Amino acid sequence: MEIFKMTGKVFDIRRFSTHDGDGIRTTVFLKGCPLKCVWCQNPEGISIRKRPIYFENRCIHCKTCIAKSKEHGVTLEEDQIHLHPDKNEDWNTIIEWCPTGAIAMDSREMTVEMVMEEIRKDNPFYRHGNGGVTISGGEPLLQWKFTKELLKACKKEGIHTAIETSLYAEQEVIKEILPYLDRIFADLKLATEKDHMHYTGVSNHKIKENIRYLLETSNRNKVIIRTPMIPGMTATRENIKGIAKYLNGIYQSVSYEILNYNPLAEAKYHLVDKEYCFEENPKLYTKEQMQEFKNWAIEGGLENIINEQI
Ligand SMILES: C[S@@+](CC[C@H](N)C(=O)[O-])C[C@H]1O[C@@H](n2cnc3c(N)ncnc32)[C@H](O)[C@@H]1O
Ligand code: SF4
Ligand code: SF4
Repeated sequence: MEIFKMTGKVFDIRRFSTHDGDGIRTTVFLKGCPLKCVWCQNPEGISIRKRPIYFENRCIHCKTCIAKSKEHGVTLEEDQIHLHPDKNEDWNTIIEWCPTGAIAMDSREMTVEMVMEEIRKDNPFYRHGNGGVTISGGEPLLQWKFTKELLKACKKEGIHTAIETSLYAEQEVIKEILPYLDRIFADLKLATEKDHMHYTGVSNHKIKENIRYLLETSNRNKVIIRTPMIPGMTATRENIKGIAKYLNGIYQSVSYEILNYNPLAEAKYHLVDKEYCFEENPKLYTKEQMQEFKNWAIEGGLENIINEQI
């Protein structure tokens, strides 16, 4: 009973997802991440703090929020609404008064049971092609106790489970959740510690060690290692070959996936008042460019390069 009262910070639950694992899936996005990848496609998931966000496309400029703001949490500058989430406002009142939902909280506290209720709505679809639940984020291993209980609840109901993780966690945490996972999508974004520090804000030492642990145990067949192709940052021959060499040194037949750059990431940065890493947003890579990246991984010694699950 206590377990079902445990709450987690959830910033999205996406139904009918076809690219977060096998079959049709429900993806649960948990808030908070110890990394700060400059290209992150879910920047609203990085901070663990619950905060209000502003959706300009929903705003009808009625200025009700300005009238209700008592602590300068909402201001009007050159006829544009600006949110200052750090101000000690009565955000609930402002959100209630906004007629179009243009101001909303970026996440909510949910119990395991509340999330399970959402998940069960997709039960009929899970039966096809190994569908199920994927936990993503943010970093699902940050709120790992919640992740564990959620995975446990899914397994109890016979639902296929997957996780998308940076593996930036203590090995003990990984051991705790492994028994409840059918599939692990783990990133190795950058081969060198220097680049990893530069682009994500943390060392890759722990991540590499966790990858080694996973690939040296009987869990290795559940694991798919992925690298997102970020132009000029991760999508270089040196980086891909470096990653391939590291993985090859542990388990040559590891499943390795190269993810195409997601240009839609840029559109979310104004929501969180952050600068995106590119002044000019690059385009998706072509099939030929993606093939070239795969060839570099093969040059680095890998033999099992799988197609992106899109
Ligand atoms: C948003 S992350 C969340 C899970 C976990 N924190 C991680 O990084 O694996 C899910 C996946 O999206 C990928 N990703 C993040 N930003 C991206 C971008 N701009 N283009 C392509 N893939 C991206 C990550 O590399 C990861 O494989
Ligand atoms: S109350 Fe909502 S719709 Fe009206 S100006 Fe503010 S954000 Fe826009
Ligand atoms: S580890 Fe994942 S969620 Fe965290 S910043 Fe990087 S891509 Fe985003």
